[in-house]
Amino acid sequence: MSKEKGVNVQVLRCRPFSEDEVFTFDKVFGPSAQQRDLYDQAVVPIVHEVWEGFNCTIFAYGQTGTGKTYTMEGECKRSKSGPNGELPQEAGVIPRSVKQIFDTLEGQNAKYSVKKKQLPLMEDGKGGVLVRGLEVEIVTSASEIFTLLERGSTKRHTAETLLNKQSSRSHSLFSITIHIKEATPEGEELIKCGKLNLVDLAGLENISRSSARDGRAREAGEINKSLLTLGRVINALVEHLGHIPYRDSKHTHLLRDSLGGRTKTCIIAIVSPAVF
Ligand SMILES: Nc1ncnc2c1ncn2[C@@H]1O[C@H](COP(=O)(O)OP(=O)(O)OP(=O)(O)O)[C@@H](O)[C@H]1O
Repeated sequence: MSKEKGVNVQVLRCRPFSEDEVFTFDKVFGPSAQQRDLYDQAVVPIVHEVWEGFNCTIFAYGQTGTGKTYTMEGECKRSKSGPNGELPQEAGVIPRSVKQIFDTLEGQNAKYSVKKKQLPLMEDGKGGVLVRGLEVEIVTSASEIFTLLERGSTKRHTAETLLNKQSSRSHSLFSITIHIKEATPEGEELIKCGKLNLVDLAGLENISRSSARDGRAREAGEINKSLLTLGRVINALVEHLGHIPYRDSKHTHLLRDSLGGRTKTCIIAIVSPAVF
């Protein structure tokens, strides 16, 4: 990945929309790809960058029901981890990154503090944004994070759509900050700070095809608008435009934090034939 200023976008798990459109992806994972394949090939290098003190963001983007929450969270809450603390096969990007981070910290016998927060960000249907239960907690083990994660997920607003019985109707941001104390060869103390933002976006929805009505249709419209703005911000960053339209979004702060400056960004675009 480039260490240049600006955004570095990788797109995974995707395919062209029509025969005459061509998209370029860094990696493509087919339907038989396992959670571990995606994690090892696409996410492990990003977590290494966090370790080097970079801010890194991973977005799961795609239509409703295509597998964003499955990719980010997986089914680890329902299946037990193995006897040596290894994660179940179905565990997604979030539990795997938490494990990778704590395994490294424990392996290094390092002095560390980890802050974690999970924020469900909802469109309120009237043009505003609700941030539910904004809190930051200091954690000292992976299992503490898993408990918090479970609490956060149960608070997330879901509704049934035509394509997903339990559709997430809010964006969810899981953010983990690591402060590492290091000593220079001269004996000076150095604090390195890296941050990993893992974002499970609410699903895009074709309202006419999904037959959403009233409040649900308004909510879907707001979600689509919010994702469109995110797309514009990413395009502006990729094309190195002078003006990045962060302010067009109600999530200005979130977008600046997860895309701005020297943040390295990976987009997992998930597309399922079922939505065509
Ligand atoms: N690769 C996969 N293997 C097995 N099951 C999957 C896979 N991807 C998704 N699923 C299942 O498909 C259903 C929908 O997935 P999920 O809830 O992750 O979609 P989503 O993109 O987050 O949808 P929304 O935007 O509506 O929240 C879930 O029951 C999930 O367990």
